[in-house]
Amino acid sequence: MSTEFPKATIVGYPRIGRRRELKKAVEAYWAGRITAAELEATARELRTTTYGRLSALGLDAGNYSIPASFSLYDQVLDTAVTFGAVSDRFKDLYDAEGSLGLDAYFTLARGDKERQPLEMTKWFDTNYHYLVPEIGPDTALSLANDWILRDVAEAAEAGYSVRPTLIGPVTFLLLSKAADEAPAGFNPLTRLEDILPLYVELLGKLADAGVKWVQLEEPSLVADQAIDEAEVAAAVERSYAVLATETSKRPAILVTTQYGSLGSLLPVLAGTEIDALHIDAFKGSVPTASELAKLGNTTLVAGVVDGHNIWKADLGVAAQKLTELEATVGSLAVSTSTSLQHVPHDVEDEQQLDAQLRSWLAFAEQKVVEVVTLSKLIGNPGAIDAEITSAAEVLSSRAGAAGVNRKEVRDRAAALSSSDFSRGDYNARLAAQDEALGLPALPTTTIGSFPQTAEVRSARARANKGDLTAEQYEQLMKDEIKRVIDLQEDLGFDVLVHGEPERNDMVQYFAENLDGFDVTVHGWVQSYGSRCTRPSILWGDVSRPAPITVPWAQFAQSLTEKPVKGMLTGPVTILAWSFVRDDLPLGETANQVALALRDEVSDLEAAGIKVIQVDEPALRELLPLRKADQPEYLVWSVDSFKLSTASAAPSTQIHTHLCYSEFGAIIDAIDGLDADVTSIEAARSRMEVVHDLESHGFKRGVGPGVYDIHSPRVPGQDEVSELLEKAVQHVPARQLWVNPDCGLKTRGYAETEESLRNLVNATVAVRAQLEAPVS
Ligand SMILES: Nc1nc2c(c(=O)[nH]1)N[C@@H](CNc1ccc(C(=O)N[C@@H](CCC(=O)N[C@@H](CCC(=O)N[C@@H](CCC(=O)O)C(=O)O)C(=O)O)C(=O)O)cc1)CN2
Ligand code: MET
Ligand SMILES: [Zn+2]
Repeated sequence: MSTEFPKATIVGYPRIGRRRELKKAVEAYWAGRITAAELEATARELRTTTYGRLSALGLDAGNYSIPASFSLYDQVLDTAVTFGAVSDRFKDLYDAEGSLGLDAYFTLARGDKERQPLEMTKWFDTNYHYLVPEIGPDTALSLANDWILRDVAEAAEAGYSVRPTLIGPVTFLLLSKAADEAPAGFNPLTRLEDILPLYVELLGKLADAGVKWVQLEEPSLVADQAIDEAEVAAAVERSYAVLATETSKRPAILVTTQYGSLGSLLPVLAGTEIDALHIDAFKGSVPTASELAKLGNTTLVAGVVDGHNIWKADLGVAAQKLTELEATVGSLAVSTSTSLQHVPHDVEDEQQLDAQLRSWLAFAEQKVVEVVTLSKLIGNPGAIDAEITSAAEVLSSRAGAAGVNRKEVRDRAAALSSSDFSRGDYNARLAAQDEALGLPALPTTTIGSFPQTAEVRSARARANKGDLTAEQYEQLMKDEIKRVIDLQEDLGFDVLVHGEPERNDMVQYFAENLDGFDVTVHGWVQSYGSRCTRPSILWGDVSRPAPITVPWAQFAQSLTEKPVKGMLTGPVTILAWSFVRDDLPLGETANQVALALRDEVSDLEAAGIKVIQVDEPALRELLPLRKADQPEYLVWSVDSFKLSTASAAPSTQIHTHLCYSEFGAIIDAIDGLDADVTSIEAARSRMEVVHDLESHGFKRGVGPGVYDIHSPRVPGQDEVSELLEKAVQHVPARQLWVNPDCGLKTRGYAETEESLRNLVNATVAVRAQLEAPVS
């Protein structure tokens, strides 16, 4: 293939829309408020607006610089429906023409009355979540959805030559899981020979449609896998031998490898006949000449602009990397390290931010400009000297700014000793807590949030606008807390929560109340499907100016005799779900946050709170993708959690909560958190996690979730009982807690009440079985 790759590109762009137009449209469609045609029209409008914007920012609209990276829900799901990769339980979703259409697509994502949706899990080391395709040995693969062709045609009509994107075959199969109908131990990668012909067929169709470049994403190649690396290398060689060498009618192929370094797979990919290879040259290392030796005519697309954080690029460092690479490779282009889906649209939308802070930031639009600027350097050394100088000035303004380095915060962290991280003997704590709390067997609780109703959100929106006084807002939140406490009393829960109505988001809320952070107004980033967050900006040294959660917790506790859990977000999660400073080791920032939380724990105890939950759902998220880097991370992350909780009295029960599966890999670390009770997601994977707990010999309290809260589906009492009975077989009943998978904030009250009633009733039934004499 001789089509030249453009000098500047990006891996992908936010899809949700500058004002979350996509979120609003899909949610309206699900609620029956708009038609499929109206949804399609909004989506089309978003796609073409994006192409127009990217071309205005300097990406070449006529030359495949612009990726067609849109998705209605998730890019992995898009690839799954493209190839008809759906397991037996979804087979009926095919229409008469053998296609998977819009409603089939959303059923896979959200489930329906009879069945659970696809499992959702984290996307590499980000706060994005993808749907896990289910593949069995006999899953009939076919081209079952042609949205990719439609998008290309639609763009061409609007005057844009865009580059369609798909998950590449190796990553697609590595991200998939074995379907229910598959025999034990089945590995989806064994279906490689069956899926490659479909990629070939689709490449042919794209070529027929006049497409000159296609993007195949292979980020799994930067992460260590459970299977042997030689096996992955063989799959890569085979795939790209078929797609690049043996396929005559095809567009030129760009393979992207975002989120880290390819390591030993770099020469493998470089040795194939793909036309362009993207590497993450921001987080990953800059490859050496010998690693790139086999590249030949393949263009190296250097992802030197960070796609995952929001600091303005150090153009000098990026330029240096490009200069090194230019000396080594025949053909070079500039890109972001990852898709820009992880950052908000535009810094200019945040005029309320302090001007100095704003001057340090680059969101998606600014990053596109950085890429375009850096691409001018190729073949023209010195072309961007002025830009490099002003980028350096930005960095030095950050380094010297007030609040970035605060002596009292640094001194407190420096004075810590090992005793500050330890709570002492677990068994002694257990006895003290049993006495203090007097809970029944299989205690029931929830994870913290209750449905965030339209009323609650609108009250917050009105308070922010000044249409409600602080007192009026507080009263509305208290009314909601009372309703949540009464509901839990009525349902018969043992350990209650206040429901978190006062929190817009479990991280943003703390960021708003701690020094060292700022928050955005329009900085929405997709987390999964239609759900978004506004990651906070952690730019300075962190401290707590005043107690944060104490008055709410105290109020909730005053309404009931049952224990109410104090509810905090842990240091690792606060970091993971914020845009973190890049000028201090993460572990040090984590300890600053931990110390602020530690003071909050003490204040909650002093206010009479006996159970305190410190959520760490993102503990797994920041786990480095390479095994060699994991031990160091696990030390500082676990330490920061312990620092935040270790001052608690032995009789205070510390809970933690984690979601999003794959616990096996970090179960030692979860144990190392030394929380008295840990709740984890388990329902969507039907209690698979109890095997990990059993083989590990987990000794502390644990609540594997029995209710999948990520779908509107109500679990029946029998279903909950079955999950509980399974749990009891693998984990001593003495240790077990009963709870949903995660917080209920995304659910409605009707389904929540019914589900929680089933949960409590199932628990009562299983308790009775436990107590019944063995006959
Ligand atoms: N940060 C973070 N990451 C996380 C999670 C999480 O909870 N937080 N959970 C996991 C799953 N991810 C999730 C991410 C988002 C949401 C979620 O519910 N997001 C909400 C927004 C939450 C929020 O910030 N709400 C604000 C703003 C709400 C809003 O949209 N207000 C309207 C106005 C409303 C009105 O006038 O009535 C507006 O701004 O347009 C508030 O309550 O104050 C959504 O997308 O709908 C859930 C799970 C993993 N990662
Ligand atoms: C994503 S983990 C959520 C934990 C939080 N306490 C909640 O219930 O919403
Ligand atoms: Zn959770």
